Amino acid sequence: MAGTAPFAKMNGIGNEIIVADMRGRADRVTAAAAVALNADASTRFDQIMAIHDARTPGTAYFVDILNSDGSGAQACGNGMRCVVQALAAETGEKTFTFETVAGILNAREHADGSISVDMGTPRFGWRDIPLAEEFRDTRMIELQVGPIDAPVLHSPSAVSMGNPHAIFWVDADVWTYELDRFGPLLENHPIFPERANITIAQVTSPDSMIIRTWERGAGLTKACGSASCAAVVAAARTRRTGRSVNLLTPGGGTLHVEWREDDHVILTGAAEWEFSGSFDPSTGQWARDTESAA
Ligand SMILES: N[C@H](CCC[C@H](N)C(=O)O)C(=O)O
Repeated sequence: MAGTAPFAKMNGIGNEIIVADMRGRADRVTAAAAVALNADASTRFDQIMAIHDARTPGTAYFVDILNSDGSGAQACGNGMRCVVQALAAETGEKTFTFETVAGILNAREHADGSISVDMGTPRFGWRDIPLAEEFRDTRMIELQVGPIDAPVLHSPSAVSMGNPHAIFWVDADVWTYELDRFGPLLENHPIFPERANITIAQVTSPDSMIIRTWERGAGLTKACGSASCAAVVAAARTRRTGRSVNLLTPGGGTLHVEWREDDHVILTGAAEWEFSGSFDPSTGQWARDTESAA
């Protein structure tokens, strides 16, 4: 054991995030530590964002992402905003270049405190998402839940934002769907060999939508940044919206997504610090900093 590491419990408009400072050390946050931290009500989280020393010239940090079930994730937009806020407060810098398993990613803190993350470019190929079988057109794939002749949810769009997403379009209030029941079935459906993040989206105007997400490896969350990006890209691709959209998320917060003409997807929103502490990255045992707010 290499000693405890500092962490900050934060949230990205309700997406529960632990930012772990793993700089200067060679070990990683283990799946067991993630599961233990998530089992404690005070540190329950959706993702851990572990900041490591840079591995690649031109990047400032490597960020490792873990879901609350201990599995890895390639992308977490809300978590990246928390990382940016924590590092901006520490360093005074406003712009950052990170490396994640999904590639290089730029982010910026604005004067009003909001943070934009360049989530990179979406991918639509069935092998890239990935899907288990060929779909020539992933704007609408064959998948449904509920009675075969009257499906409750069907024909989602599929997108990779580095991580796999399926977006089900609905006309009714997103809260009328039992996403807690359908989410696990869809997340683990054989069509998604690496599982998937499952979103239901109601488009309310050409520049607004309401979404709920069942996250792969984390379940229902108050917001999901990469799902917001996936939903906007899929909506624009199917002519449901334009390329600049505000999303109302389940926690009541709003995110903005712009799918730029250069194909990059920019996610903008707030991040909030809650308390700080230190933890053992191998076991998840932790203690709150005494000067930290409750
Ligand atoms: N909450 C995250 C998404 C985590 C994705 C993760 N659940 C996975 O792909 O396994 C976000 O803001 O983008």
